[in-house]
Amino acid sequence: MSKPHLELSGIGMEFPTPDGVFCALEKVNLKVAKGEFISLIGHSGCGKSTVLNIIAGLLKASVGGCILEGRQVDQPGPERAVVFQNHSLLPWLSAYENVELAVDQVFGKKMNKQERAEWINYNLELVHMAHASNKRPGEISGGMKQRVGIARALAMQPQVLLMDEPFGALDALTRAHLQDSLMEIHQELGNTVVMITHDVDEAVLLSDRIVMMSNGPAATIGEIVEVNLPRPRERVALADTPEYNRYRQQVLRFLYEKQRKIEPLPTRKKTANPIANRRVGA
Ligand SMILES: Nc1ncnc2c1ncn2[C@@H]1O[C@H](COP(=O)(O)OP(=O)(O)OP(=O)(O)O)[C@@H](O)[C@H]1O
Repeated sequence: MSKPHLELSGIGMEFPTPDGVFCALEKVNLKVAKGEFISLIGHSGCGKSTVLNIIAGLLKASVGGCILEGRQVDQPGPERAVVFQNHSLLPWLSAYENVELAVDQVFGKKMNKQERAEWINYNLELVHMAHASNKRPGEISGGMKQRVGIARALAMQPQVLLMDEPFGALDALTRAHLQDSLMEIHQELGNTVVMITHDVDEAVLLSDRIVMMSNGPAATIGEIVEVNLPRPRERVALADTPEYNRYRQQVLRFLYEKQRKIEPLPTRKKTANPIANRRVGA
């Protein structure tokens, strides 16, 4: 890779806790090219959100740091827009107004009224939400809210789109629709994307590279899978191909063999079923 667009170098993260210092991340190194789609995957608690928050400038690494286009990241900024699992839209504003708020913050007086309206509508159109632009969050579905959240992030014209399990709270069908929309947008705009996911199929379908993290404490990047599937990608056609399944297997093997994590459950007291011989309500 020539000069990386985004670079994480030697990142370590320690958190003070009542029991002493907790080392969440150690020696996290990653170079991301412009326009690349990266997925971060790993078991719960391994440090994915910590990595994303450091890139977003919401957390400062204890050691090392993040460089975007040659500049050290030290605070949040519109060039690194974040989409969270929960839409975080303002409930009293319409979809249009939610996007408008971000546009005003980023572009202020640089756009006149008409340019602003065109830009907001363009971004709502990108996520297939132009038809509901006057609806408030309470009047639209979870998937639609997430679409507006993505439009709001894109409207900031970010260099990097950071997504923390953006589709995690959605049902499987809605999730598939949003994944397709995200692929379409990525193809059209060529943004660099760093997305956290727990879904192996989502990672293979969307990514250029899947960055797999080891379990913590002191989590780091364990392995990286380069997904060389041609684009545009079509989920149904791909699902049957040996290449797709090979990538899937590689990720599954890392997660469930190499980084196997078994959470010990507290011992359960065996109690007799109190209504075993009784018809409830009889
Ligand atoms: N502010 C904090 N103080 C102390 N420990 C923290 C803090 N933030 C995160 N941690 C710890 O750092 C580790 C990594 O957390 P992080 O939220 O980044 O994991 P994750 O991989 O995103 O988890 P999940 O997949 O469940 O969202 C966890 O053990 C977590 O408990």
